[in-house]
Amino acid sequence: MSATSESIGRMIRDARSSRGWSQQRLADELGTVQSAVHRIENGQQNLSLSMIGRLAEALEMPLIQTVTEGTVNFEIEGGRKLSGEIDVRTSKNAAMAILCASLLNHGRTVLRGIARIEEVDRISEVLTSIGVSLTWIGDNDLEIKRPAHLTPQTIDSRAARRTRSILMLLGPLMHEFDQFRLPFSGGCDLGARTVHPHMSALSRMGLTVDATEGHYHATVGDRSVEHRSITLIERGDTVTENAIMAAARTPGVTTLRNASGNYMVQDLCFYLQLLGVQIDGVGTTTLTITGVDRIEADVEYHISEDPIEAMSLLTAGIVTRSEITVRRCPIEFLEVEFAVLDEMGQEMRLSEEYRSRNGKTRLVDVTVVPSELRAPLDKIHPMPFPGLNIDNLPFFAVICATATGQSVIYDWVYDNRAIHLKKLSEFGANIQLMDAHRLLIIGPTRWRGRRIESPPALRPAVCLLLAALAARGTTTLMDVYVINRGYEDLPQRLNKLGANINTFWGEPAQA
Ligand SMILES: CC(=O)N[C@H]1[C@@H](OP(=O)(O)OP(=O)(O)OC[C@H]2O[C@@H](n3ccc(=O)[nH]c3=O)[C@H](O)[C@@H]2O)O[C@H](CO)[C@@H](O)[C@@H]1O
Ligand SMILES: C=C(OP(=O)(O)O)C(=O)O
Repeated sequence: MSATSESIGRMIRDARSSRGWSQQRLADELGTVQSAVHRIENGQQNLSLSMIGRLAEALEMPLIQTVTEGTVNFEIEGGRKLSGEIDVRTSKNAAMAILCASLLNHGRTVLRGIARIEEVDRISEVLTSIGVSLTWIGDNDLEIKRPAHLTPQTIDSRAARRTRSILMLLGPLMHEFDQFRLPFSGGCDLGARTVHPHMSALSRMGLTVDATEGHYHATVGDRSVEHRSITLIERGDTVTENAIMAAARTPGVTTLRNASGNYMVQDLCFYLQLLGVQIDGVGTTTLTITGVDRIEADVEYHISEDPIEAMSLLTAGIVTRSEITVRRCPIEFLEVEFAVLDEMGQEMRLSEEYRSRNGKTRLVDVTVVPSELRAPLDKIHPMPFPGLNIDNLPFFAVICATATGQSVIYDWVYDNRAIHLKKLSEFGANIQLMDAHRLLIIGPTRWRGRRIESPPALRPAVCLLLAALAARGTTTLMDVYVINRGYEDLPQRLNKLGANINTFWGEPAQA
């Protein structure tokens, strides 16, 4: 059996009408807004796992769960030119950090422009399970109110284990409990992902963590040191964020060295500054944070645009040799990527800069123009900010396969990500795995569509989707939860540029 988002949309509309409910009434039952119901009924919005559950309950319609059993998949009719303009949405990674940081605030936080993605649903499930009240007050606006006492003992372990970000509850929770435990973290399967740098940094602020039997067991000791200087053992993003959250409510001044200045860290700092925490050095590798004893502020914060989504959308234009404009690209976090593209012969036009709604992040609109791409002379490798972003490296595998000549992609960071990218060869790319970290790519590629399983890693899975857009014929990309984890309504938005991507559950109709 197979169900598409359109056929499910019709089922929902019929079930709602037969109850005599308006779209607004159903929206109220679902805890969402009327425009979302309108889009769901027209098959124009991704149905997240939690939304499917809420629809089944609100409409007393177990059938919807039956037809959406199994995996959610994409069918892509490739080889189409794209055209037009598309806006970059806000980032998964900043949303994750700020949602965790909202626990530091005993007042009301409204996060504006937050992406409706599976990852946000997972951390929302976690926060709700420990007592936090989360209410969608607009399509993409979330109101967060925490209770006086959080209950980590009632945590939704299933949701927690599906996200890397659970780690970022260590920093906020250490201010409230002498002892607590959290389930082990999940996220993309990129090989072993260390948590030791988190433990090392937090131990300097009095937290000891013992990782046994599927849980991090945290014990809080002496936090009374007046001034502390902590050098992170690696410049990771979530470790920097955890240390900032720990420092934000630890009395005294904390200096963090070897801190990440990456986009999600900057967003977190802007939010904490709004809460009244003094943080100096935002965007640099040295942060000075003056802790405050209690935070109780009613604030609204606009999350900023996602440089990784920007790069994904630009890659869609580049590999399909189309002219498209990707609006609202956070330029500070794309400069090295653009320099490499320029070296490869990619023509791009950039608008004047303007500010994101947070008043801080610099944005530009970027138009990519069909260009004759050549392989770069040297290997392409990522670096912590301000280098080429670690999460943008995978897109260069698809771009290099489109270019003429021999390229080397060197992912020193993750053990498995290059291995997942090897899957591009199933679309006709000439890609050899030189070792677990290096890909040799010989282009150009005549991409051809096929049926393929998504790898368990977000960016490599999106790379397959992008190759499918460029490929002749039809691609069936099975099990795209991993894509929906980080991108909001990606098929619907790419379809507005002229792509042809259908979402379906179960087996493809023609299989
Ligand atoms: C929720 C979230 O925000 N996730 C992002 C975050 O994960 P996160 O910060 O959790 O990244 P991980 O700790 O998993 O990975 C970073 C890896 O980079 C390596 N490393 C990094 C810096 C350094 O100075 N030395 C070093 O060795 C380490 O192997 C480390 O394991 O940052 C990663 C790297 O940008 C991104 O892929 C993830 O999307
Ligand atoms: C690796 C990623 O995410 P996470 O840290 O959530 O697994 C990613 O966003 O590409």
